[in-house]
Amino acid sequence: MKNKRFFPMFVDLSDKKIVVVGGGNIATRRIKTLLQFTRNITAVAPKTTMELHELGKAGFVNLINRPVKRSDFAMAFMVIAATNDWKLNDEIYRVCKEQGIYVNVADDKSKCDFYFPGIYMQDEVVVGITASGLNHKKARRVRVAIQEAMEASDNEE
Ligand SMILES: C[C@@]1(CC(=O)O)C2=NC(=C\c3[nH]c(c(CCC(=O)O)c3CC(=O)O)Cc3[nH]c(c(CC(=O)O)c3CCC(=O)O)/C=C3\N/C(=C\2)[C@@H](CCC(=O)O)[C@]3(C)CC(=O)O)/[C@H]1CCC(=O)O
Ligand SMILES: NC(=O)c1ccc[n+]([C@@H]2O[C@H](COP(=O)([O-])OP(=O)(O)OC[C@H]3O[C@@H](n4cnc5c(N)ncnc54)[C@H](O)[C@@H]3O)[C@@H](O)[C@H]2O)c1
Repeated sequence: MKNKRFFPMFVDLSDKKIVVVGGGNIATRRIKTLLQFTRNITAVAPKTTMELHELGKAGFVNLINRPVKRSDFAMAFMVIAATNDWKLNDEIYRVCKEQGIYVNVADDKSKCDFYFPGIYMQDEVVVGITASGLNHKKARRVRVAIQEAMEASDNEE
C-alpha cells in the first residue's frame, strides 16, 4: 500500500452546499453523479458542456458562467476543483484548506480530502468503491463486478 486508506463515510449531502469549479467533461460527470444525492450544487465556469448548460437551464444546478471567485466558496461544505488550469486548482485547494472546506482536486490525488468513488445503487443499497487513489481503472472494474453480481443474483430470484 503506497497510499493512505480513506474512511468510507456515507454522508447526507442533501442540505449541504457543493461547489464545482469547472464545466468540462469531468465536472459534468461528477455533477451528474452528485445530482443523485442532492440538488444543492453550484457550478462556476466560463465555459460549460452542452449537457451542463441544459442542467442549469432546467434548474437542476445553479450555474454561474464566469471565472471562479473566492467568495463563491462561502458556506460551502464541499468543493470540487475540476478546471483545466492546475495553478487555479492548486489555489482552490489552498483556499479550501484555509477555510476548512472538504476539497477534491480532480487532477491531483495528493490534494483530495475525499476521493470520488465508483458508485452503484440499487434501492436502499449504495456501493462506493475506491482503490485509495492508486488505480481508478481497478475501482471501475470492482464497481462493475459488484453491479453484475447484484444484477445476476436478482435475476435468480
Ligand atoms: C472511480 C472514478 C470516479 C469518478 O471519477 O466518477 C475515479 N476516476 C474515474 C475515472 C477516470 N479517472 C481518470 C480517467 C481518464 C482516463 C484514464 O487515464 O484512464 C478516468 C476514465 C474516465 O474519465 O472515463 C484520470 C484520473 N483520475 C485521477 C487523476 C489524478 C491523479 O491520479 O492524481 C487522473 C489523471 C487526470 C489527468 O490526466 O490529469 C484521480 C482520481 N480519480 C478517482 C476516481 C479518485 C480515486 C481513484 C481510485 O480509487 O484509485 C482520484 C484519485 C481522485 C478523484 O478525482 O476523486 C472513475 C471510475 C468510475 C467508474 O466507472 O465506476
Ligand atoms: N479525477 C478524474 O477522474 C479525472 C479524469 C480525467 C481528467 N481529470 C482532470 O480533470 C480536469 C478537468 O478535465 P476536463 O476534461 O473536464 O477539462 P475541460 O477542458 O473539458 O474543462 C475545463 C473547464 O475548466 C473551466 N475553467 C477554466 N478556467 C476557469 C476559471 N478561472 N474558473 C472556473 N472555471 C474555469 C473551463 O471553462 C472548462 O469548463 C483536468 O485537470 C484533468 O486533468 C480528472
